[in-house]
Parts: sequence; structure tokens; C-alpha cells
Amino acid sequence: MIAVHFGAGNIGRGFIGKILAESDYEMTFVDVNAEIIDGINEHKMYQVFYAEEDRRSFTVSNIRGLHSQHQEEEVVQAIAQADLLTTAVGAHILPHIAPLIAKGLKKRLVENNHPLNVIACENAIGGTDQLKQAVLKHLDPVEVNDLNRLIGFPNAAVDRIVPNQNQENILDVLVEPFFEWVVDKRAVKGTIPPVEDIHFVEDLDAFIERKLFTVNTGHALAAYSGYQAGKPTVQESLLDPVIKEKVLQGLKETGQLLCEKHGFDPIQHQGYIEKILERFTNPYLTDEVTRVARQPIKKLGLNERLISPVKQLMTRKIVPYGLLTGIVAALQYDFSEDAEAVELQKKIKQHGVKVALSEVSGLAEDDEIIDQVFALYSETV
Ligand SMILES: NC(=O)c1ccc[n+]([C@@H]2O[C@H](COP(=O)([O-])OP(=O)(O)OC[C@H]3O[C@@H](n4cnc5c(N)ncnc54)[C@H](O)[C@@H]3O)[C@@H](O)[C@H]2O)c1
Ligand SMILES: O=P(O)(O)OC[C@@H](O)[C@@H](O)[C@H](O)[C@H](O)CO
Repeated sequence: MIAVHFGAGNIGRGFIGKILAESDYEMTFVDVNAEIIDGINEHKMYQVFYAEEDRRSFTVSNIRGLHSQHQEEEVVQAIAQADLLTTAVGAHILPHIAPLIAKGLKKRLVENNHPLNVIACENAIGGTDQLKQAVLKHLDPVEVNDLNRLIGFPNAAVDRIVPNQNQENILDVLVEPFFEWVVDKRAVKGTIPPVEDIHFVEDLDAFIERKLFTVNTGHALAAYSGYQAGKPTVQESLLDPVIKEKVLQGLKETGQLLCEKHGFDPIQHQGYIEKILERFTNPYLTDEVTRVARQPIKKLGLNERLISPVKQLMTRKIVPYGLLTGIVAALQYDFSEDAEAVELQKKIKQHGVKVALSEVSGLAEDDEIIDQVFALYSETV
């Protein structure tokens, strides 16, 4: 079995690559990073280490690398023959890889009648749908018809904390032991050759909102508050009782939404929150706040971890002050090495908080959320 995976970064190597290789897939990693691709082709293996006392290690082998810009023909050929296509590049990169994926799928539709599934393993609601829409732009009506018959685009939720790496060998990855990969069963075409650790579900919406609005909302609250308090890592941020309380408040608010909307049991959900806080404070991981806070413009999007739960709670007549305060902290994230943070600060300076938030979130300028955020923001300056 052959898997083509776009994005040989932290999640690509530390999560997707490991799981697929363990299920006997031959992995073709596609990336723009020549150093990583050359390393994969030179060593043909790497190690995944678990962030735990025993530091278990796993060898991932049967891998090769292709450069997405310099080896287009090889990538197209690989897609034409693949049994599974996955991505972990960042949701904002999906439109950039869509043309090459489309080329590969066009060739495949001519040469290969076997169904194929494409799974975007990104932190986004409907990440695979976004990729499919971007791919469709490059196909003619007959190809679209064939694609809809033979190519599945199931959405997915992926969960494993993989921080920025500092390993001696650039291919090796230190990851937390916990992981969860949940895929929407309803959108699968044909069958995906067995992958032991994929969990197929009929109700992905509940799983993905639970993950994004707990793990990623909690993470974002910890990182933006931690950054404001001068903490270098998520681990250190959560040692501060004031920051921990802010995270707990926000997760209490998203928890209320998730339990009401999806019927999660409140006691079990509390257990889920506690387990996540334990994961955030894993002493064997060093997770920089600037990784978790990265791309604040994306994170302030309408369907994202902060604005979406606030919007849904406000529709239910609940004003979630913990999350609103988190949005203020995100608006104040001014890390100079993060291009989106720089752009956001520029927008705020030029147009003010209300216009800037409206632009990045897609909320109308007179939306109640923007008024609430503005009031809280004004108290801090
Ligand atoms: N790291 C985590 O803890 C974690 C956990 C769950 C989900 N995710 C999600 O996984 C995705 C990847 O995150 P990551 O932490 O692995 O980031 P990363 O930066 O480590 O990896 C992204 C990889 O994509 C590559 N890339 C960028 N543009 C490309 C292009 N045009 N073509 C091919 N490759 C390209 C980069 O070179 C890099 O190797 C994101 O959507 C993230 O939200 C991350
Ligand atoms: O990857 P992002 O930027 O969407 O979010 C940063 C972190 O919250 C995220 O990478 C988590 O570590 C991950 O989602 C855990 O499963």
C-alpha cells in the first residue's frame, strides 16, 4: 500500500507518517523543505520519541521524499498510483497544494479506476472540504463527475501535541504519547486499506468541535495569556494560577456549548478537560507559546477555536467572558517573528480594533461580539 502525504513537518512525520508506516504503508512525503526531503531520501528512516519517563522510541522506515516544486511529475505519478492521500501542511497552505493534487488526480482518473481517499489532517472544521473545493477549480466538468464517483474527501480531526523540534537528527520527532485520528466514515469512497489507528465515525462534527473547542481553544487561551505574561512555554504558562484559571474559565464555557449542542455527558466532558490539561503540562515536552499562538489572523477566523464557540454561545444568550478575554489577548499578540501577528497589529494601528477584528473574523462591525471585545480591550489599554 502506498500513501502520499503532503507536509513532512511535525505532524506529518510525528503522527501521520508513523501511524501509516506501522500499518505497512510505503510513505511518500511531499514537501517544499529541501533539507527534510533530502534527509528522508538519504536516511530512509527516522525515529519518533515519546515525551514520557521511558522515552520509548519507534523507527519509521519504508519512506521516500519528493520536492513539491522540483519533482512535480514524480508527485503526479505517485498520486496516480496511491492508495491514500493525506496532508498536514496548515489549512492556509491547502489552496497552494491543490493545483498539484489536481494534476495527480486528473492523471489517476484516466489511468486508474480504483477509488482513492484524500484526508486533510489539519486543525480546521471541514479542512478536507476546503481542499476539495480548491482542487475542483482545476478540473473540467467531466473530470469533476469522475472525481465525485471515485475520489472520497472525508473530513478528519487529528490530535497529538507535537512541539517545535530540537533533535540532533532533523528527521527525528519528539511527540506526546497521546493521539487521536478520527475520520468521517460517510465520505469514504470504496475502502481505505486498513490503518489500525484511524477511528471512523458517523458524527465527525461532534468530534471535531470537541477537539477544536477544547484542545485548541484551551491551548490558544494558555498561549496568548502566557505570551502577555512573558512565559516562554505552555507548560510554564499553566503553572501560573491566574493563567490556569483563564484557561479553565474558557473551557467551562466551551464545555457548556459542547454538552448542550452535541449531548456530551458533562461529567465525562470534565474528565476530557482534565486529561487535556495534563497533556498541556507534560513535563517531558517544551511547547513554545509562539508555536501555539502562531497565525493569530487564522485563529481569529469565523469557524475557528475562539470566535466560533463565542458566536454559538451568544446565539444561546450566554456571554462567555473567558473566551472574549482570550480574543482580546489574541488581538494583543504582537510577536515580531510571526507575519500574521505583525499584519494584525498593523491593521489595529491603522483602522482600530473594531475594523481589524471585523476584517479578520468576518463578523459585521456592529456585531455584538465586536462590541463586547472592544469594551474588554479598551479596559486593558
Ligand atoms: N503540531 C501539532 O501539535 C499539531 C497537532 C494536530 C494538528 N496539527 C495541524 O497539522 C498541520 C501541520 O502542522 P505542523 O505542526 O506539522 O506544522 P509544520 O510547520 O511542522 O509542518 C508543515 C509542513 O508543511 C510543509 N509545507 C508548507 N508549504 C508546503 C507546500 N506548498 N507543499 C508541501 N509542503 C509544504 C512545510 O515545509 C512543513 O514541513 C496544521 O494544520 C496544524 O494545525 C498540528
Ligand atoms: O496547529 P495550530 O496552529 O492550529 O494550533 C496550535 C496548537 O494548538 C496545535 O498544534 C495543537 O498542538 C494540536 O492541535 C494538538 O492536537
